[in-house]
Amino acid sequence: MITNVDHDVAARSLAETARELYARGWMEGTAGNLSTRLPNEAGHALITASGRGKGRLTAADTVEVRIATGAPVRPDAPRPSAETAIHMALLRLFGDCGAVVHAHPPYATIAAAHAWESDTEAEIPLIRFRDFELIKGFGVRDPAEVAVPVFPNWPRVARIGEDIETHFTGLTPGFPTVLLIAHHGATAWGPDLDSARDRLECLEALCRLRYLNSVATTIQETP
Ligand SMILES: CSC[C@@H](O)[C@@H](O)C(=O)COP(=O)(O)O
Ligand SMILES: [Zn+2]
Repeated sequence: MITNVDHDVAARSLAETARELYARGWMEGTAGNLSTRLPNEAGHALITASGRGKGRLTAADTVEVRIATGAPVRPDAPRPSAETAIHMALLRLFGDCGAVVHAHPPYATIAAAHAWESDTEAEIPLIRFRDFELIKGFGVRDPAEVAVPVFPNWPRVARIGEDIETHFTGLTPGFPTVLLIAHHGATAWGPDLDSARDRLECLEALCRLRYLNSVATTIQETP
């Protein structure tokens, strides 16, 4: 049985991380959502409530939900994030996933939009990152090259969750625990909230480097 202390610590960590990412300009307005598995309450997670300003989030703006369904545990709880289905898909897929962070960081969002618009063949386009030292921040086995999937931003969020479950089911481990959603944002997960946040930072930094690299290449090639 979970103690209130565990629950409260988790709620405060979610709120603190949301305020931090808001301050970076990655959760503007009500954008972004975070969740964490409640290890002492099997099958439950804590997720941010929907539509709350992330710059002023408090522990009270969180909801305990069932990982199997995304439904709130208590009937009088606030509405969980509109993107609960995505968080629950990741928590169900990966037993070692302890936390999920979703934000709208600008370079990752624009990279995802561009990949989606330019690769009209692939159902789930991949953005490949090579060479940059930052790839090691994903903690992958082979940091020479990683591929990050870009999912379509379906209006029915549950469908994004379904796509994620289909894509990752049976995939050989070793991939970076990050994904992009076209014209929308980025999501990262890890054993705990700090590692999920760190991986999101690495993804945004890699997308920024990729963008700057393309600008530098264009300048170099301009006669
Ligand atoms: C500012 S609108 C952004 C939302 O549509 C959504 O993408 C988002 O990230 C936040 O949704 P929320 O339901 O508050 O968790
Ligand atoms: Zn979002």
